Amino acid sequence: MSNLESLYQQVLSELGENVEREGLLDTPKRAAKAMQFLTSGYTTDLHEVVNNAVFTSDNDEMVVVQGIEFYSLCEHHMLPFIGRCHIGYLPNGKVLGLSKFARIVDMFGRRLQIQENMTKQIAEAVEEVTGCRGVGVIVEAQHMCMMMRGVQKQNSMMRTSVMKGDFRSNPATRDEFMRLIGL
Ligand SMILES: Nc1nc2c(ncn2[C@@H]2O[C@H](COP(=O)(O)OP(=O)(O)OP(=O)(O)O)[C@@H](O)[C@H]2O)c(=O)[nH]1
Ligand SMILES: [Zn+2]
Repeated sequence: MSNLESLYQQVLSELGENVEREGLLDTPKRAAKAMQFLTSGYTTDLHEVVNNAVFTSDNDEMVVVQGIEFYSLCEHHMLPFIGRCHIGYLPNGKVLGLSKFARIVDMFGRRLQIQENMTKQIAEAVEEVTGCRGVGVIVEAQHMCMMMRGVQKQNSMMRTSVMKGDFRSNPATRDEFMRLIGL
């Protein structure tokens, strides 16, 4: 049994469970495996994720990839927050492979996070790999720590944004981004 597995067994025991009952026999192993997957973003390398899928293009108009779903864990309670991420950028001679936006979102989602930091990290990664003139990232999510426990509010949604480069300095760029994603 790995260290993480025996710690999960201890947690079950502390919660008053019988760790010998049939349904729980493999639970420490499953929980450890699940948690390692849900935090696998820590060991994900940005350049491996992108895999050189950055292509030369003379199209310098805004590109928007909208509605990328993600599952993350809030760093305060280790409970899920779930939502969608919208990314827009202004290419500067190079465009990024479409699937790589989703891979970048997963890379930063699969960690213990707060939504604000995750939003910023995604924006910085897109900027780093594309060398773009500007990037905007908007994340909309629901936090289980607010729904299942605590204040128990089921209908609130948190929206965070990070605007960099032209998206920050030029209101027209920001407005175009908002219009394209329907906000
Ligand atoms: N800004 C921000 N806050 C978050 C995020 N995820 C969880 N939180 C908040 O983190 C705060 C932690 O507050 P504490 O008072 O230390 O913890 P708590 O007693 O469990 O708080 P309650 O949730 O109010 O019961 C709570 O207000 C959560 O709603 C996030 O991604 N961003
Ligand atoms: Zn929380």
